[in-house]
Amino acid sequence: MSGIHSAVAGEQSTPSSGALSAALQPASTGQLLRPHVTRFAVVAILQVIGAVAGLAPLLAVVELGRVLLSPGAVARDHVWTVVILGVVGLFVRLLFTAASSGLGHILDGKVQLSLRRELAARLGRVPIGWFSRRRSGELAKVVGEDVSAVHPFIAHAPGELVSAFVVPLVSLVYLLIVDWRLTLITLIPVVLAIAHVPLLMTPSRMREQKDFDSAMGRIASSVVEFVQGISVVKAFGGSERAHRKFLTAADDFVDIFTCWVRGVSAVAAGMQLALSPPFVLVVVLIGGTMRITSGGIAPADLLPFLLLGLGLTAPVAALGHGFDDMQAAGRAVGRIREVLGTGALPEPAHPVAPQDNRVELRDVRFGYDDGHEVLRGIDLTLEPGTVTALVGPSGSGKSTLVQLLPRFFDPTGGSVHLGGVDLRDLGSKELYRRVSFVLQDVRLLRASIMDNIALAVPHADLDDVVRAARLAHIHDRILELPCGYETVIGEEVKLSGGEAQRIAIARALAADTPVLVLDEATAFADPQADRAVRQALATLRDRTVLVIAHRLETIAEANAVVMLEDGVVVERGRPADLLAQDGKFAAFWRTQRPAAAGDSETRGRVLQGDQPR
Ligand SMILES: Nc1ncnc2c1ncn2[C@@H]1O[C@H](COP(=O)(O)OP(=O)(O)OP(=O)(O)O)[C@@H](O)[C@H]1O
Repeated sequence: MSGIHSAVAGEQSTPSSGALSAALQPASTGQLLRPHVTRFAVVAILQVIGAVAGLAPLLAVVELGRVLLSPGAVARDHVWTVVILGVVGLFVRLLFTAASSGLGHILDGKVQLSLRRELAARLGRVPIGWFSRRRSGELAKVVGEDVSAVHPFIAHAPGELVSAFVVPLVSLVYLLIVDWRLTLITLIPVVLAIAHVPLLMTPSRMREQKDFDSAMGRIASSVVEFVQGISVVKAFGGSERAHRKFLTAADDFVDIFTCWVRGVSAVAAGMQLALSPPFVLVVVLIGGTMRITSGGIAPADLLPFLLLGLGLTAPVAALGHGFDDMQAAGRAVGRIREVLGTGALPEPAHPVAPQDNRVELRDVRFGYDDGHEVLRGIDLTLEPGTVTALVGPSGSGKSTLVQLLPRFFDPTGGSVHLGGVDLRDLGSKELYRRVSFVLQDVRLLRASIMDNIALAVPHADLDDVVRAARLAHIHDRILELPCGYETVIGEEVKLSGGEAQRIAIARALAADTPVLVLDEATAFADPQADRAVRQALATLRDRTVLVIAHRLETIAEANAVVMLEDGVVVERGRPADLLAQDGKFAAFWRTQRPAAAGDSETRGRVLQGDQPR
């Protein structure tokens, strides 16, 4: 059996590495949308035809006005032709606009789906440490809200942009032919409205908009954090403090929102006024009256300006209304691009196959973002067929060290080798075929127990899964569940911490990798479960096992102990030898559980070299 074992580590143990964050260039908006270009073009062309056809009824009214108001007999055939052309134009507009809108929305669905797929694929490849730097609320916003915010960009922008340019252009040409002077006067409202746009894009306005967005993000993540930590917060009476954090975020938001509204509202009002039909009509009527009284145009020629003049401003107004949406969509695309541009774990171009399953850490150094080195020059060899217990005070770097083996991040100095090959030269498939891990924060999927255990080996049969479950001493408990191995975790059963841990161990055993990394989470395992788990691990005779050991029994049964202190190996050797030396490890051993009943017995056993293997 082989495959990826994916019990994942908790947030506190998910660091990041500068070496890994060699960011890819974020995809440009154009690159993101390139696969959909043909559909965009179809949507836009349909919209152009619809929009231009929409001018036909207006032009028909203008022509009818001219014909009917001019002295002399009315040419009936001409009038009917104009009416029919107007009506046909109306239908063409309806048909093409509906088709464009429908296709635009289908396209929107496709783009959103592909963006979410790309995001999911990227999130599956970024270093796990990257997640710890992002609050889950912010990430959820990108995958959920931000992708949805692209809607106006995809479904409306092509149509509205096209209408906003093509319709006024055709109208302008027509009006210029009728009277260029009155055309210029008719353009006054449009020019006034457009003159407001730069005011919305000043650096301070953009800054306010950014502040507004981050204030929204802070509210979202403080709510998520508050909800996620509610049990702890309530139990320890800190709800007021946690509440305060949310309230502070909300207060900040109100301040920023007020500032933003104050800046934007005057500009928006000015634009709305300039584009309002009464203002446009007043401008055209004043200009028209001047032109008629000066003998520049006939009274009937005022009609196209009154009708098309309103049409000139309508698309600009539509753009104005959509401006916020478009800006929001643009910012959302920016955040999506940032996630899509996150550096994935670099994969070797020519993966090298390891010779065996010996693990070597050579002068390994690692520091988190703050620059402080958590591991400083670690040299360590883990021989196949041995269990190495990693011990040391809290914060000494144990979790950081074990996470180097499944390559949650790369060392910032030195290298980690498996079978003589630097992990960076090993394909990730090969790595996870050889290394599985059970770390403190066990994560099980909302799926059947069978699927959870066979996660790394999708083609495993029930016998394989049962064998792993028996080894992890969880088989009997599974049989007691309502649907046995088919019971869905999280729906039909809530497992205890110890049970979940044993399922995770069964999963690692089913993955059957030659290298196993364990964080002995003792927080919830009861002594019986603990013994069962240790027995299961004792069966892994031919594996290379590295375990962060908290239990003295585990330490006693290990082939080698490595003691870390402040990111440095301070002692290493057989547990019996180290105890006999009476150095740092012996002192550490004594401080662990000095009064525990079984300790002297265990110590005695260890000192006699009575190891199980
Ligand atoms: N994601 C992280 N970002 C920044 N610093 C971290 C991160 N995770 C751990 N550290 C820091 O690295 C140091 C080593 O932490 P690590 O969790 O490796 O120690 P540990 O020996 O496993 O501790 P414990 O036994 O309490 O789990 C600590 O100072 C810790 O604050």
